[in-house]
Amino acid sequence: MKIMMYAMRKTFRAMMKWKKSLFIMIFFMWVSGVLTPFLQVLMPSFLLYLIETESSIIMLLWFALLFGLVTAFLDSVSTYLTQLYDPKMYIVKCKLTLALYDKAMNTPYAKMEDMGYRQKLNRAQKNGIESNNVGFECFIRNLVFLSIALTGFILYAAVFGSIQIWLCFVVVLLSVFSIFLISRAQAYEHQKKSEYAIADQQLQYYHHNVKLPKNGKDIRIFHMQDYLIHRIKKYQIKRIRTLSDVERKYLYVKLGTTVLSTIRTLLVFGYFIYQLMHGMSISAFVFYTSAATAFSGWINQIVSYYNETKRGALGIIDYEDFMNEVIQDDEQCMSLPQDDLEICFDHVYFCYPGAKKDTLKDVSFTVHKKEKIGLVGSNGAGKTTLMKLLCGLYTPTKGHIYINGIDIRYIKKEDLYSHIAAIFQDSSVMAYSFKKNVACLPKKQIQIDKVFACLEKCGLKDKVEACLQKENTYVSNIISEEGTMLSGGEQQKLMMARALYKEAKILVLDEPSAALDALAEASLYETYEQAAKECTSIFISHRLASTRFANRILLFDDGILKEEGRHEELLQKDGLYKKMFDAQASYYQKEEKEDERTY
Ligand SMILES: Nc1ncnc2c1ncn2[C@@H]1O[C@H](COP(=O)(O)OP(=O)(O)OP(=O)(O)O)[C@@H](O)[C@H]1O
Repeated sequence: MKIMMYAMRKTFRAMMKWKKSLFIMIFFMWVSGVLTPFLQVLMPSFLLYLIETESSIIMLLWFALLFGLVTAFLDSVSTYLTQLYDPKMYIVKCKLTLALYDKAMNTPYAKMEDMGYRQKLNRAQKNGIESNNVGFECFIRNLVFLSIALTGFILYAAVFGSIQIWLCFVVVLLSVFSIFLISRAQAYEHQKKSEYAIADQQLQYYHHNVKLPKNGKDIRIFHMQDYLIHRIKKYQIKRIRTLSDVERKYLYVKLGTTVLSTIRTLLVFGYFIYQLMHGMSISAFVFYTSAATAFSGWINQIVSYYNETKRGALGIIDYEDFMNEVIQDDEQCMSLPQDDLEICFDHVYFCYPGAKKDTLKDVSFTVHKKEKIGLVGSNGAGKTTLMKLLCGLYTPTKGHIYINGIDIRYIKKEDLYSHIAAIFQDSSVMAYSFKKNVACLPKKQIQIDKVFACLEKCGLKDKVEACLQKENTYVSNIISEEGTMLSGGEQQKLMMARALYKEAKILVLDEPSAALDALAEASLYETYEQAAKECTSIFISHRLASTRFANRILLFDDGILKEEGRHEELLQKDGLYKKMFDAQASYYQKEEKEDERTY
């Protein structure tokens, strides 16, 4: 009952907020839903009563016509309202979906990496709003039917009560027992849901990934088909097992409720046949037996609508569970000045949730206003992690990061994001137009000239202009058939154009040239140098030659800031930087010598 009341409160609140007219519709649907079947039960016995009392044929015809018209009117109203109701309820569902996505996209990034949290999100979507067969839509539709069935039940119970109170009592008792059985099965299903949520998540991953064209190459070349089919089968079997458990439970319940419903029918009919044999009039017999049939019908409906309403309610709980998840975040009340920015890492440690050791250890450095920093180091040294901390995507486990003296914990996230343009190794092109990929703004706010200026700086202008729909061309053929596909290097150029368009005060680039050809790489450095004049910037690269233009280089190894200085200074130190630089330089020198020999 508590679950039902909670779901009702949440659904009514959503309807109140987004579609008040649904209340009026639901009320009229309820009125016609109760009256129509009652009139259908009343009509034949009333006509029989008129015949028994020898009323005129004209009167009979008038009453038949009146019944017919009222029933037809109520029926049409109900059909009309149902048709109006569906799209309006769909609007409420759309709003709930937007609220869910809004919460998901504004959740701190670190939380999104938490598997438990993602499972909650999946359940909220799947059980709360995914279709009209689950969650809110399922709940409210079945609640209307349930309330019609309950009113019908009370109406007919009053009819029975007036004839035989014990019969009414026994029938009600049998029905309550049916509902109890069903609620047990539902509780079991809900408990099982958390078990198959894990299998569902795995399945979702495989379903999504086997279809992606970008995975298609590896799947074929490395013969991953068998392995993937095996994994899918494994989770399908897990899913089938839990489904079968739940279905078995429902089967037992169904058997139980069928037995109870048969006992109910036998009792009711037995009693009225007995009454007919002991002086009950035919019209009264017809009325009571029709009412009895309808009464059993109401009870069956109560049982099945209760079942569905509760299922919807449980879906709403999943949805609300996610929406009510309290995200512990620091109090963010500070804003950054519209000024040049200085970054300071102060004894920062960071450990990923569940990891055994710190990824970053006691990192301290300052990036002065408009300074260009080159960040280098071995794989897994923690460079990207460092950038994510700076962007506020993670919070240090120990220590502080300051921007212009303000601890970023206390800077409003939106404000912080608005001051940073960051391109990560896995930043991705979205399946919409060039201009939207660059500006990341609504259509009306996009400055086309600026988009083209950024594209030109990144060497993509010609490519865009050659496309049939120019800047409006989709950068993928997922949404638009006329969309264009970009190479890895072109995608990196587009990401760079996105960073430039933002004109942020902090520019962070994580391996932006990894996929570029030599000329494009040289041009990117030039573009970067120009852009970096106006901001504080950090450039991560494994190509040590690219860090020559940095004001200072920071070298990380195993989460520790090992070396710091200008290119020449670090070479003189004869440490890890020199070792790495020499390794790369010797490779190029070897290549040069080989070229000379061949020549
Ligand atoms: N989301 C994550 N959860 C747990 N551990 C992570 C996560 N991301 C990275 N790590 C771990 O943190 C370490 C540092 O990763 P990071 O990506 O910061 O290294 P990097 O210096 O940028 O490496 P590369 O040069 O290869 O890009 C790695 O050992 C990695 O396994």
